[in-house]
Amino acid sequence: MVLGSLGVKSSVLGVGLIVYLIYKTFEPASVPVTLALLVVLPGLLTAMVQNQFDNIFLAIAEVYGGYWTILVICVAGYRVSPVHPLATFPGPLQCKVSKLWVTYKATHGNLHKYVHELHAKYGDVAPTSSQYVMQTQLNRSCGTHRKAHNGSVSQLDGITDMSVYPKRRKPWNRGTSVAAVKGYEEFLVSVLRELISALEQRQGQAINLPAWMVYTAFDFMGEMSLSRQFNNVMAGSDTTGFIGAIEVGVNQLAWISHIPWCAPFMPLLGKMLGDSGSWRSVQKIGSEAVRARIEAGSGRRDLFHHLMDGDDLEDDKPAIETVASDGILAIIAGSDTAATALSHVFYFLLRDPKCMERLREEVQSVYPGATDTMLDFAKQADMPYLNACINEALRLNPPVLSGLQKQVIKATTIGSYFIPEGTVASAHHYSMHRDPRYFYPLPDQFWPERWLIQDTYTLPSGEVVTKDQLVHNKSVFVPFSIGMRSCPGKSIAMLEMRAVLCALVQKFEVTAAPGSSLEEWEGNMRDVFITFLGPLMVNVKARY
Ligand code: HEM
Repeated sequence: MVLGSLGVKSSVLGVGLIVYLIYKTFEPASVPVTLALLVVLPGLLTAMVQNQFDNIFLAIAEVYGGYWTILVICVAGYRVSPVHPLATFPGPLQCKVSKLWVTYKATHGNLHKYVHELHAKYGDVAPTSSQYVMQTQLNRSCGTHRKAHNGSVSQLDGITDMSVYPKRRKPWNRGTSVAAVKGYEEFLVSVLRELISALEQRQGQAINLPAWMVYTAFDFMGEMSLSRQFNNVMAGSDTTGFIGAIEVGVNQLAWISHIPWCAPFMPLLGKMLGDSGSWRSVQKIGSEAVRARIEAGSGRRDLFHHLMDGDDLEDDKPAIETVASDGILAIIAGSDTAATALSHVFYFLLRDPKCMERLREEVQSVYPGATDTMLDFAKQADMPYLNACINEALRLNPPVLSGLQKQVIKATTIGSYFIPEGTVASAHHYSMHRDPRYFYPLPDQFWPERWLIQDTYTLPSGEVVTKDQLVHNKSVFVPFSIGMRSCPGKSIAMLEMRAVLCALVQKFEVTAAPGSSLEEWEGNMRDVFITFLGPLMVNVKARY
């Protein structure tokens, strides 16, 4: 008997090619279709040709091996071929062939550094796969475009259908309006008072600053969005497990954001990554908070109140499931991000005591002595150095380091590159913010002065530069992204960051704990969809 006769080989080749064309044209991603095309079909083929083999195992090996090899060769061959629409783009071969390489980088937390290197090597348009990561230009045109599918269809950030999106975004715009945000200040005050009291009790101990920023941000988001008291600050721990579950679950988002078709396989993927149900826990804790909020009624003007149209402004009420999932989204999207930014501001201030001192002087000038910083938050928006410190930290280490992906709806060009419709692209915030063409001098250094409006600037070295020598391109500063899909929580986050900084800088001397290595901390930051930070141990001492 001839092992793997010509007939068998051509059948496997023919079916493999047809299935490749199906994948290329329709991109099926559902579990049943994937199983049918990748497992059942070669199984049927094996059954048909098995009488040509000595035994069934040889038939399986030959048919399945041949079938999958053909698919891989077709996919990879097309991607590196000159007929691929993005063939003229320069870039590493492994990136052109598959998204697995960039996914590997993302899941290991190195994506921001890797893409930064790609930009240094290839320029503004740096491919990381059939997706392109680029700097300024696309970001502007990208703002209104659809997002690539991130696997969550029910929450605002997962909506790709732009005929649905504006309607879903409207309640968010209402809930983040100036008037609505003013109403959230009382929630912030109660969390901040708890934070001050908790830190007073921990004087003399080394505390992990990023953890405390996370407790603060979660407590505020819980109160602000769902009137839910997590009490993390009071307990000094992750009371519900919500924080931990989100941080574990984000690893899966790092996969899905680069390989969206693996979304239906999330439960399996989670198990492979050693995650036994973090998103289930997030949903469970979130749903429980939503249920409690619904039972309590809409007495409080929290974000949920606005999302569910508690003021009866719309004829068409939003579905409660939609409001529930967006309420949970606010906690997820708004907590880690703000906590990361705050940790970075403190980190830079700890590294540069002169900046810390200058900030304290400004706080003292606005709130003399022990004047309560929480009585009037409006003043904080007009404190130039405070805002400069926040912006400078957001510039150097934006919490969403690599930006989120968008899909080009209408073909466009960037420089000499043609970007076809449907290309997935993202603006790399980390690289853009450190580009000397946009921020100069000291693009990689924390220098808040660049945000102040002055005629001359004194650099840390003592050198003086005039405002004409300074390059400060604010249009490239996009930590919250820009356009229709930009972060709706920006004003809430800014309110929170200013308030936490003012309160802590006024009240405490914050110093690096003995033995804590400031130099290593920033290098250990990991870009896994959101930023993961290592411990930053500090001592706090009340100033009065
Ligand atoms: C320093 C803090 C924050 C940063 C740096 C940040 C950054 C971002 C970025 C870069 C995006 C992606 C926008 C895009 O797709 O282009 C985003 C989306 C989003 N953020 Fe924020 N964010 C912060 C705080 C918050 C807060 C406090 C909330 C909630 C109150 C929030 C809610 C959201 C939501 C719901 C989205 C999805 C918007 C959409 O897809 O339409 N964020 N954020």
